[in-house]
Amino acid sequence: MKCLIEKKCGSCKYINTDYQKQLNIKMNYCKKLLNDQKLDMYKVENTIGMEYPYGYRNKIIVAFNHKYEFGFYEEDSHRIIPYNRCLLHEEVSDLIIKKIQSLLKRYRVSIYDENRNRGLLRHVLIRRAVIADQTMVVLVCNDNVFKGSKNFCNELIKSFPSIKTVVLNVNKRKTSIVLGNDEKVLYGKGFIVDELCGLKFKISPKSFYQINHKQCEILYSKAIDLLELKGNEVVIDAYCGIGTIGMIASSKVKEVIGVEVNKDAVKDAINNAKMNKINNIRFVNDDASAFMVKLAKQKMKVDCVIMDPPRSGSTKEFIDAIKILNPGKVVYISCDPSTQVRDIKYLAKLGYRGNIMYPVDMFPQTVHIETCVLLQRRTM
Ligand SMILES: C[S@@+](CC[C@H](N)C(=O)[O-])C[C@H]1O[C@@H](n2cnc3c(N)ncnc32)[C@H](O)[C@@H]1O
Repeated sequence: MKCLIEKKCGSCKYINTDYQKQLNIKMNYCKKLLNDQKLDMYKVENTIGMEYPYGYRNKIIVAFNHKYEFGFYEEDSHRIIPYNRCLLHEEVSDLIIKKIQSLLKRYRVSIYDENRNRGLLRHVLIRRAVIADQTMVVLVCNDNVFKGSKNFCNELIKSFPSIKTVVLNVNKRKTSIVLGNDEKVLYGKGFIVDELCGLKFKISPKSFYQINHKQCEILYSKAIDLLELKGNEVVIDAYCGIGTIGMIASSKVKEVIGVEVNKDAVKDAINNAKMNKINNIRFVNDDASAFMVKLAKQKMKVDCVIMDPPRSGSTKEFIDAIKILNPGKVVYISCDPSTQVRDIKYLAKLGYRGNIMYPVDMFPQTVHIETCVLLQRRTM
């Protein structure tokens, strides 16, 4: 498929590469990372790809320029590259953006100019709950007043009934971070509800939710299967986001404790557990490393750790605490295998070894890859 802005945008580095070849490149990349760290005892499985590797992104963020053109920032810059159709987006998301574009013009909404720190609209974020067909629109603005928002929302929803909520996110800071801290719900409840691996999950604007629904189900099922759970385990779901993996594993174990630093995500996680009537899970709003160190001091009995840190990976403190807690199994999920390999090298030093890495293509056409590894405690 042809993308008209591929060079300027720079996200889809492999858009002109045959998909099977992309999967092989990603597998070989993982092999190289492991070999470079002398972890060549690991076998890397074939990358699990998608049947249709387009239109998978359930979250999109676009910016507008003063001509009301919308697009992405050019690679390494803040220049907007206008686009009409992104091959990674669901078509409906781009259609909603077009409708927002026409409304912005008609309501004469001013566009934020970062050099002068003036103007209202900074970004538009769309999140889709693909199974439930629910859409959230987040208008990121430089003020907490959006004049005419009631009519604006009504017109938008009339054209796209899948929109269940519209949120005004207020970001007045001079920053390239998209979302600010304050929010005002303009329409609906301020969240959408998606289904993943048979459970329901409430998603609010700031909480982390995997962007590729199909591949996420494959990844989570793989991670949980690798643990071969018996039903009596105490499991830590570290870096748990809105509680997805831990809740999906909860029916197979005695107890799950999720830890997550983002307080909005933790609120969602607690509500998600209630919504799904899951009673053997609790969530803690804390830094994952600090929490693990506390558990280690309390000599808590932990059987398994599931860890899914951000791109920067985990920390030495976290891994040292694993050594003290002494769980039999650790499943490490990562969206950046280079930091994962760094961490599994350290885990190997402490007696946690694995032998297979599973790459799952969560981000077709791009260079990114999600990986999953089971590490088991070895007697030294
Ligand atoms: C890759 S996401 C995984 C979320 C979740 N496991 C999922 O699959 O939806 C990483 C999560 O780690 C959280 N996080 C980042 N740094 C953290 C820290 N130091 N302690 C705890 N959580 C952290 C982020 O807010 C994010 O929710």
